[in-house]
Amino acid sequence: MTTLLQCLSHTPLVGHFDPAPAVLDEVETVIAKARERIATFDPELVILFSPDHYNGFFYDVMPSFCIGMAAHAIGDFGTAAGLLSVPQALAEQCAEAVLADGIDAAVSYRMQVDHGFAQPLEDLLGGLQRYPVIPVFINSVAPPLPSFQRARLLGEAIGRFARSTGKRVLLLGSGGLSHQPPVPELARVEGLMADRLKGSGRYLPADEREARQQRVISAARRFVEDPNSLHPLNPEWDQQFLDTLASARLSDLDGLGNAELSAIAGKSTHEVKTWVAAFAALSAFGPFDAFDRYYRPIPEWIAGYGALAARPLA
Ligand SMILES: O=C(O)/C=C/c1cccc(O)c1O
Ligand SMILES: [Fe+2]
Repeated sequence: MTTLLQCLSHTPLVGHFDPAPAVLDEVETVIAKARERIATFDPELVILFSPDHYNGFFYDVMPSFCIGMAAHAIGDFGTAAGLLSVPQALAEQCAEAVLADGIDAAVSYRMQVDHGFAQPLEDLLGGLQRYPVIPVFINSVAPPLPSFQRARLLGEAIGRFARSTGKRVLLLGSGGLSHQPPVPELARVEGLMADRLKGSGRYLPADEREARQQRVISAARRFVEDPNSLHPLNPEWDQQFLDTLASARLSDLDGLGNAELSAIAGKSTHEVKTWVAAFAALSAFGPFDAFDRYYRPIPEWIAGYGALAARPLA
C-alpha cells in the first residue's frame, strides 16, 4: 500500500473540559486504533491539511492555501510546541508541482501553526517530529474563504505530487465537523482585537493568551448548558458529509457556498475542507475504500467530532 488516509476532528478543549469518561474512552479507542494502523503503515512522508485559528495566519497577508517549507507549533492550549520535521526540498518540489498544476498556493519558510496541526501530530503520530511532514494550511476561519471546489483541486494536485514521489504517504485532514467556537471575526471587532487579527496577534502576551483560552473554555461550559449559546452542532449535516466522502462524491460539495455552510453548520465548519483536500489527494491514487468511521456530537469540545480512514482499493 502506497498511501493511507486519516481524517480526524481536532479540538483544543481536550483535557480542559472533557465529556463523560465513557465518551472519552470511546474517542481514545478510535484514536489508538488509527495510531496503531499508522505505525504499521510506517509512512515515509506525511502530508497534513489543517486550518489555523489566528495563531499563524493573519490579515496582514491571508492566503487561501499555504504549504510549509519549515514550520513550528506554538503550543496553544497545552498542545506540543516546537519544530515540525519538514523535509524542505520535498516541500519545495510539492509547491512547484502544485503551482504547475494550476493551484496558486502560497509558501512559508517560517510557518507558525497551532493545535490544528499539533494535535493530530501528537495523537496520531506520537509527536511533532516523529515523521517527515509537509504542512498544508487551508484558510477556514478568515473570510474570504476558499471554496469546496478549490480545496478539492488543491487536494488533487497534492495527491498527484504525492503519488509521483513513490513514497509511502500518509494523508491527514484535521478539523471540523459542524462547530462554531468563539473565534473573533474582523467584521465584528475593532481596536486592539482588530489589530490582533491583522497580525499583532502573532506573538500574544502570556496574559492575553491565557484570557483567550479561558474564553473558549467558558464558552464550552455554557454551550453544554445551552446549545443555542453558540451555533448548534448539526449531526445530520455531519453524517451526510461523511457519507459524501465515504462514497467518493467529493465534487458534490462544489456547489455548496460558504455562506450556506456557515448557516447550516457553523462558521468553523469550513475546517472540513481539510478532509475534502485529503480525500481528493487520495483519489489521485485511484478508487478508495473508506473505513473506521466514527461520529459523535461532543458539545464539551464544541465539536461535531468525527474520524474517517481510507486507503486505495487493492
Ligand atoms: O479558539 C481557538 O483557537 C479554537 C478553538 C476550537 C474549539 C473547538 C473546535 C475547534 O476546531 C477549535 O479550533
Ligand atoms: Fe479548529
